[in-house]
Amino acid sequence: MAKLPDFFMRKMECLLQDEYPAFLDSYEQPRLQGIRVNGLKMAVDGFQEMSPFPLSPIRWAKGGFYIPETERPGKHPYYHAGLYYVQEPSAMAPVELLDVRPGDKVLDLCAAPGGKTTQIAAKLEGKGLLVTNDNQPDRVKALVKNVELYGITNAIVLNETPERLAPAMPGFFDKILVDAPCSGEGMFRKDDSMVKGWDEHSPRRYADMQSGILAKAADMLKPGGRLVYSTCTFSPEENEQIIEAFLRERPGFRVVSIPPQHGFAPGRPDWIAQVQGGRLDELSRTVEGTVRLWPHKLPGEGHFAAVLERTCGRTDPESEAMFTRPKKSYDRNAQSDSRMKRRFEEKAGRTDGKQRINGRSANGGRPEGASRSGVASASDGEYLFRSFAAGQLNAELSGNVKLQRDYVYLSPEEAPDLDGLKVARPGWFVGTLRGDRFEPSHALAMGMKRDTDSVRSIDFVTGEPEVIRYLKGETLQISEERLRRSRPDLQAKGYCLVCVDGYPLGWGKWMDGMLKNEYPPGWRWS
Ligand SMILES: C[S@@+](CC[C@H](N)C(=O)[O-])C[C@H]1O[C@@H](n2cnc3c(N)ncnc32)[C@H](O)[C@@H]1O
Repeated sequence: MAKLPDFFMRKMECLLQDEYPAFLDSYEQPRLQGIRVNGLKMAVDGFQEMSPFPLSPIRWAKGGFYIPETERPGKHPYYHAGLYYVQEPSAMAPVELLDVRPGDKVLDLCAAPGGKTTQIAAKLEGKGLLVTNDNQPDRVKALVKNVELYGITNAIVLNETPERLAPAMPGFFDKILVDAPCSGEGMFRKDDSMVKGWDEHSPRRYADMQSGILAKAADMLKPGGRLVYSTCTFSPEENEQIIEAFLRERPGFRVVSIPPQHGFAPGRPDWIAQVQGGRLDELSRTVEGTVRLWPHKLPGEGHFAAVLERTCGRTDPESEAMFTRPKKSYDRNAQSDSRMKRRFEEKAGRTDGKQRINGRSANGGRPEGASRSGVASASDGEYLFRSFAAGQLNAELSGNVKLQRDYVYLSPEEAPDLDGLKVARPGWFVGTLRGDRFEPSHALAMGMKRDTDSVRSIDFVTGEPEVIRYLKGETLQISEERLRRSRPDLQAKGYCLVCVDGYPLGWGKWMDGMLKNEYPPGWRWS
C-alpha cells in the first residue's frame, strides 16, 4: 500500500482521537473483495447453489457477498453472463438506503462505471425507469457496457452535466442517487492511485463540486421523493458539511435518520463545527442521522451516506414553477411513437393496442412503402425489428421503438423528454438495421432469459472448452441435436442464444453444424 499522506494522518488523528489507533490498524488488515448477485438474472439462493467461489454474506446488502481475495471473479464465464457485479462491500450500502421499489423513476446522477446502477436496476425488477448519467464521455462507455452486460432493459444512459439535466427534468424522479466524485480517502487501503492523487486541498476542491451537484439533483426530485448523497471519503468538508449547508439552503428537505445497524456509525455534526469553527444548532444536529462506514468498525472501506427526503415542493416559488413546466415536446414524441405502434399493429393484424410482441401475431406482410434495400424511415425500421422479434424471440417486450440512425432501441414507457440532451442510450439497444435486415444486438441477448424469451438456444456447461472458445470469438462446430428449440417445427438455421448453465452469453448463428460467433470483438476473453 502507498504511504498515507502526513497531512491526512494528522487530520484523522485530530478528528478520531481515541479511535485513531484502531483506524490506523485497519490499514494493516487484508483488503476485502465483494461481489453482488445480479437479481435481474437469477435469485440469490440460486447463485449460492452454483457459485464457483466461497461466499460469505455482506450484512447490509441483499445478494452481496465477500469472496476470498485470491479469487478472480472477472475471469469466470459467469462474469461474462452478467451474473454478478464485482463491487467493494461498503459501496453496496448507498443503494440499499435509497429504498428503490419496482416501478420507481430513479436517477443515478454520477453513475460510471455503473456498480450502483446495476444494483438499482435489480431493485426495479425491470419495472419503472432508470436514468443513469455521468458527465465524463469515456466513463459513460464503461457505464453503457455494464448496463448491457447486466441485462438492464429499462435504462436511459446520458452523458450530461447536472446543470443541463435539472431544467430538463424538474421534480421528475421518485429516487435519486448522488454518488458524488470525491477525494477518495476511504479507498486509500484498496487503491494506491487514490493516495497518489490526493493533496490537502482535495477535500475543499471536491466540496465545491459536490454542493453544486447536490443542489441540481435536488431540483429533479419529486415532493416526497428520496435522495441519497454518498461519498467514499472521510473528510467532513465533503460529507456532513455538504449536507448541513444544503439543509440551510433548502428548507423543503430533511435528513431521514438511519438507525444504528450493521456496524454503521452516525454522522459527526460536531466535526462541522470543528472544521468551520462554528456552533451546533438544531439543524446541524440532524446531520447525526447520516451514516459513516468506518474500516475499523466493519468489514469494508470508508463511506459516507445521507438520506434526504423532499418534504414539500410547492411552498417556494422556484419549485412551484418547476412543477408546472409544459411537456410539449414529450407529447410530440409520444404521439409519433403511438402512430408507429398503430401502424405496426394494423399490419400485424392487431388492434388491442398492447405493446406486446409474440411470434404468432406479428408476422404480417411488409408494410406498403417499405424499401427493399436501405432503411428509408422509422416505420420501416420498426417493422424490421418487429418482424425479427416475431420470428426469432418469444419475449414480451414493452417500450417504444426508437430509431437513431440505424440503431434500434426500446425506450421505457416513462421516458422523459430527451430533446437537446447528450444521450448515449435512449433505451434498451436491441439491434441494428443492415439494409433490409435487422441484426440483434449483444445487449438484446443479455437482457433475455433462455427459457422464456428465446426460440433457439445452445447451452454449454461451465468447464466445457466451448465456453471459453465462444468467449474468445471462435467459430464452433455444434451438432443439430444440441440446439434447443421452442417449437419442434422451428428450423434449425438461424440466430441462437448461446448460454452457460442456462444464462445467456451472446448470440451465435447456426447453420449446417457450424455456429458463427457473434460475440462482440470488444468484449472477448483475453
Ligand atoms: C464515485 S464515482 C461514481 C461511481 C459509481 N456510482 C459506481 O457505483 O460505479 C463519481 C462519478 O461522478 C462523475 N462525475 C464527476 N463530476 C460529475 C458531474 N458534475 N456530473 C455528473 N457526474 C460527475 C465521475 O466521472 C465519476 O464517474
